[in-house]
Amino acid sequence: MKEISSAHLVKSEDLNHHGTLFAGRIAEWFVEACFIAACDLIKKPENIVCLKIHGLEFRKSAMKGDIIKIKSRVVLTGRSSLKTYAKIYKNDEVEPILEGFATFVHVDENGRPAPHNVTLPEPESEEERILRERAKQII
Ligand SMILES: CCCCCCCCCCCCCCCC(=O)SCCNC(=O)CCNC(=O)[C@H](O)C(C)(C)COP(=O)(O)OP(=O)(O)OC[C@H]1O[C@@H](n2cnc3c(N)ncnc32)[C@H](O)[C@@H]1OP(=O)(O)O
Repeated sequence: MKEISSAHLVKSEDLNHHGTLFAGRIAEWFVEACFIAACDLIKKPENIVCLKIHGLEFRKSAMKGDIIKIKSRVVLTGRSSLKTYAKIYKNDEVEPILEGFATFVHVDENGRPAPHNVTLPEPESEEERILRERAKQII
């Protein structure tokens, strides 16, 4: 499963009233990274809509000046759906500050679900296998 990497610098306009990274901003970066992973696989961004963001967990905060690094990928495909997963780190830390899944649907020109005709290969690692199993469980 191809992994997409992206990064953001936390700036003043990204902060909340606590002076830490605003949850809405990191959620936006999360959705965007997942969307990019879905588009990279399907190649038709205009036909992909976001259906659901599944249980985002904010484990640690981030501060102004931190570098936020995101790794996203598609972990499960259905007929029209794509389940994506992203992990977000800050600076060089090993433990993620946030992780979660987002589901996208491939639609036709009328906005109705349409087959994307993409099947993922078998998982190549234990991590990929676990992510695929987790993706099957979420609703
Ligand atoms: C929080 C902060 C946000 C910040 C944010 C910032 C944004 C940072 C920028 C990045 C941006 C990127 C994102 C751009 C793209 C839009 O922004 S799209 C705009 C938002 N999304 C929409 O407007 C979509 C509105 N919803 C719909 O139009 C319809 O519900 C849909 C999505 C077309 C689905 O239609 P439907 O008839 O309900 O679909 P249905 O046939 O029942 O199911 C279709 C598939 O979904 C699956 N499915 C149905 N329900 C579920 C479910 N609950 N869970 C999982 N799968 C499900 C089905 O199993 C089926 O899968 P397949 O078997 O075909 O593989």
